Amino acid sequence: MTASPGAAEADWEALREAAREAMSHAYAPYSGFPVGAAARVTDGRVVVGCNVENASYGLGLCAECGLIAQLRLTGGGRLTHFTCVDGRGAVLMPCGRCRQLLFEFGGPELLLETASGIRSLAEMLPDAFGPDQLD
Ligand SMILES: O=c1ccn([C@H]2C[C@H](O)[C@@H](CO)O2)c(=O)[nH]1
Repeated sequence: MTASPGAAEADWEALREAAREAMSHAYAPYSGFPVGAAARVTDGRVVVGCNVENASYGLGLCAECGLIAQLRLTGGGRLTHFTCVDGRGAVLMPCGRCRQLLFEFGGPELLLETASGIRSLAEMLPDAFGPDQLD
């Protein structure tokens, strides 16, 4: 995102803060586990999402689903940096299904904030199935 390491950390903190704000809009009455996600896009904008559950439990939407919808609704582009937080604002790993959603719009180079530092999606979803397999 930026050149200097200090500024880069500030950018991740800003992204985490956007995820926390998004998390405050979550609808999670069934799990009691609100989630917020935020990502930076190639053109510099930030897109966010929160989880939205449903009385038919299996239909609940992860925060990443809303984020991807916002990406498309606000101009498209590719995701470059992603973070996700739980109800306490702590960094949360995206579930497997959501890693696949992120792969579609960020590819292997997408950077994720994880419990073990900044890692590429290639590390978190190795040998991923993606659009290239359909060629
Ligand atoms: O990456 C994830 C993992 C979980 N959840 C949501 C789904 C459900 O509403 C709640 C508990 O699993 O957390 C997300 O939004 N994203």
